[in-house]
Amino acid sequence: MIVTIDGVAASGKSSVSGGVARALGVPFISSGLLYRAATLLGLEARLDLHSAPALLAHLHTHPLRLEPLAQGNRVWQEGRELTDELHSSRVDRGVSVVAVLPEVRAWVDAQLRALPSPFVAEGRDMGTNVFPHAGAKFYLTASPHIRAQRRAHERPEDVPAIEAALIHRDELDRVQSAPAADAVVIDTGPLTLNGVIQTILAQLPERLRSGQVPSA
Ligand SMILES: Nc1ncnc2c1ncn2[C@@H]1O[C@H](COP(=O)(O)OP(=O)(O)O)[C@@H](O)[C@H]1O
Ligand SMILES: Nc1ccn([C@H]2C[C@H](O)[C@@H](COP(=O)(O)OP(=O)(O)O)O2)c(=O)n1
Repeated sequence: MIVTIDGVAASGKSSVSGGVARALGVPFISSGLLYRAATLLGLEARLDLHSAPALLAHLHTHPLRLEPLAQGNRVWQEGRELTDELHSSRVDRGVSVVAVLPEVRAWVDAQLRALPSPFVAEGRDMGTNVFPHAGAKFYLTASPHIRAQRRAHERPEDVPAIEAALIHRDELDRVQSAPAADAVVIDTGPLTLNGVIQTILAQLPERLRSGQVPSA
């Protein structure tokens, strides 16, 4: 069984997915980390981030691996761990350019679909494109100001600068970020992190909540 949690930037997707996955006793998958890792490698190699052929050639010679641990996801490029470098402001700025490339999206999708279920998958298009047959789908939103206030704890910039960057990225990510028609949309603005997790758990089918998570 697969549960998808999509949503806009800094809406709480990865924190919420981690909490839901822990409650269910399954791993969670942060798909955005693969887009971030592709961006980091492109920046380091000084590639044109608009060039899918250049990025894909680099990704094939420097393969990435997503490790979906229960306590958080890690990304490896052979023996080097990239995880701590994936949330810098320069990767934030470049990642939407890379994520819009269809060839890069197909590369990420193939990696995600190869992972063994059950799991919780979070990102933008988990419920629409990658796992359209998921057993339960959620979509998280919150106002840009609230998201910027939350992210200000994790970035050096001030709230207005983060808010402006989030609004810009919302616009760039808009095409691949539409909620699935059958997703439950949750405004996380008025809720605590645990409040969002409990809202999702309460809406899961009983067989999932009781820990009987089937493998397909
Ligand atoms: N409902 C919430 N209330 C308060 N803070 C939250 C809530 N959800 C997430 N956060 C915090 O907001 C920040 C961004 O959350 P994160 O899970 O990284 O979002 P995303 O994966 O959507 O980018 C984190 O610091 C997280 O702890
Ligand atoms: N399934 C996904 C996941 C992320 N993306 C894109 C959209 C975002 O700009 C980047 C980074 O995603 P990530 O979820 O890590 O970013 P935020 O934490 O929401 O800021 O990748 C995507 O297009 N499709």
